[in-house]
Amino acid sequence: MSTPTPPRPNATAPAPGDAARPSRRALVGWLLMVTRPVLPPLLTSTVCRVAGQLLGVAMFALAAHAVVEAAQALAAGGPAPSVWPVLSAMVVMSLAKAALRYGEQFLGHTVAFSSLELLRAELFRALARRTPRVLTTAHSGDLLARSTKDVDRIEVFFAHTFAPAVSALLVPLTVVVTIGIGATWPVAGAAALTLVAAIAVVPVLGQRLAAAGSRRAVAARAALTQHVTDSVQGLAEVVGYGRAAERLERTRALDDAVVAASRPATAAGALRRGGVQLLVLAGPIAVVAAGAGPVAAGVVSPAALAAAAAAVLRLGETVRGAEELAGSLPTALAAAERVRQVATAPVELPDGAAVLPPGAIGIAWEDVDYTYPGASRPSLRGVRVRAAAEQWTCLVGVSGSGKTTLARLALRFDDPDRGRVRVGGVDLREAAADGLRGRVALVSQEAHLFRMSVADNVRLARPGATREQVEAACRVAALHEEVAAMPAGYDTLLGERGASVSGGQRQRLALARALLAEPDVLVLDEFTSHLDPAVDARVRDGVHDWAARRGATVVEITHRLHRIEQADHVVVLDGGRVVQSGAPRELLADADGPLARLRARQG
Ligand SMILES: Nc1ncnc2c1ncn2[C@@H]1O[C@H](COP(=O)(O)OP(=O)(O)OP(=O)(O)O)[C@@H](O)[C@H]1O
Repeated sequence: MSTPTPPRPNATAPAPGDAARPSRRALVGWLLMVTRPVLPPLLTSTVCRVAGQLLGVAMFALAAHAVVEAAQALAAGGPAPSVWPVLSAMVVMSLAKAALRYGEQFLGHTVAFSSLELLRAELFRALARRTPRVLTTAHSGDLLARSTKDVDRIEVFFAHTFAPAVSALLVPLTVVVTIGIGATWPVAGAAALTLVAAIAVVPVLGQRLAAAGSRRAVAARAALTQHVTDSVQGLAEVVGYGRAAERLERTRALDDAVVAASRPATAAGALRRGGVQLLVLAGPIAVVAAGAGPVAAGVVSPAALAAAAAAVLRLGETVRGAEELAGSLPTALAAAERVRQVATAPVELPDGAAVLPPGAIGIAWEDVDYTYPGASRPSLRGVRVRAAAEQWTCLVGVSGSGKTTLARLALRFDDPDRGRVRVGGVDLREAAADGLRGRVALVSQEAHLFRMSVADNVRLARPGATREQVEAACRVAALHEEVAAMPAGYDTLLGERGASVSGGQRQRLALARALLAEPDVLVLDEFTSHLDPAVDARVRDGVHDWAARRGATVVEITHRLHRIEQADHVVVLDGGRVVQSGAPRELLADADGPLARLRARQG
């Protein structure tokens, strides 16, 4: 009897790119939340920047004040005042400014790189929570772009946003108030007017345009990365089939798209820069114009006015910081938005708490329907299969009949649309993922080999395993002699993605890795397809003995039917449905039956 199951919640879940766009505030809040641990050094770096810039302004003002005072004394025919007090003050201030600058840069970059590390870790944790489901829906090039390029672009937010923004506010405010108190408020007012225009008005111009352009540019860059990753990974095919020119053409088109998307932001940036430059120079002129009357009235000394004008001129550095920030922030935020989409995407398959029972466990697929996300037709329809504990069950059928899909559901790479999958009697929707992974191991056709030694690649399944245990697993997989004959034996370094081993060796390494994990259920997907018949036989015998010793359950997907009688149970799939199942000899006894026909096709 079929049991009612809840509708699959993730079937129509929006892809990360479709999620509602977060507000700028939400984005900044998220960035600061993820990078909480680096906020104290960020604040210290900001304090250093503010203090350093104030010192810079003070030095400029002091120098201008001293020069005008000296000029006035000389013009009056008196002796020039001593330069030593001013010079000594300048030396001390310069040294302090240098130390502050060092502190700001050192802490700023420490913060920037630590925050990138934190963001990458956050992204990776999010992907880990969503694995294996995310691997069937996401594009590796896009994930690569998000976790490398996009995260790098956020560096600007930490290295060049917070401190410049705070100093753009505090430094001019301090200078204006000091001018007001030390000289006169009309002069302070004139300075304030140009500064507000340069810091708060001009940098905001074109921001909306720039933000939209930055989002398009970041997305276009990601598409470019995706295309280039694909081209590099498939270089042999691209060159072999003469598609290089075509791929290059597409690369060029994507490059053009990046340039076109970046254009509005670049144009807005250039206009802003021109405007800010103008205002930076207009500031001292406005100060002098506003101060002419008070100087004539004797309310303000010429030296004080010169100091105020110099101080406002020196604020150009601070002001330009705000303008640069306006230019770089949209890109950083657009990148942050893409990273956040992945990092905060809902976990499609929420983890359960149920623990699988100890000892031998079997798998039951109960009336399972399954359609891949985005696919128009179901890959499995009403499948009811039992892989009994401690038995060897073979899933056979023509290509595309649904064997791999069925096996992958046993590792919960997704939930069925209808029906349920039970491992050891526990519905996988309720099972704890960690417990499941520890008990069920998959030897897939695409097992990934890392750029590590042979031993470490096998040990991935059990990091604490001894060399003897690694060797024992390799012996079962009929691989030991070949590894021992490699240049550095088990310490031989494998090339990227296992480039230095043969297809058959890769399969057996993946098998040894799974065996080392000592699972209670071993799922083997075409695990001997690259092996010659003699090695195939050795590997099968090894795994049979291992499974019998351990009391393990084996589910094998295979096209090779010459030794099918060794299986305890065979399930024949066709078009996503079970068309025959039972003991192999019984099934083969029906000469017209699906299994017999499949075997006859193999000759
Ligand atoms: N990631 C996917 N997205 C969409 N459809 C998929 C995906 N993977 C498989 N399918 C489809 O599901 C169906 C069953 O595929 P599956 O890989 O389970 O077949 P199979 O019997 O294992 O085939 P083979 O023997 O060739 O490995 C096929 O029609 C296939 O096109």
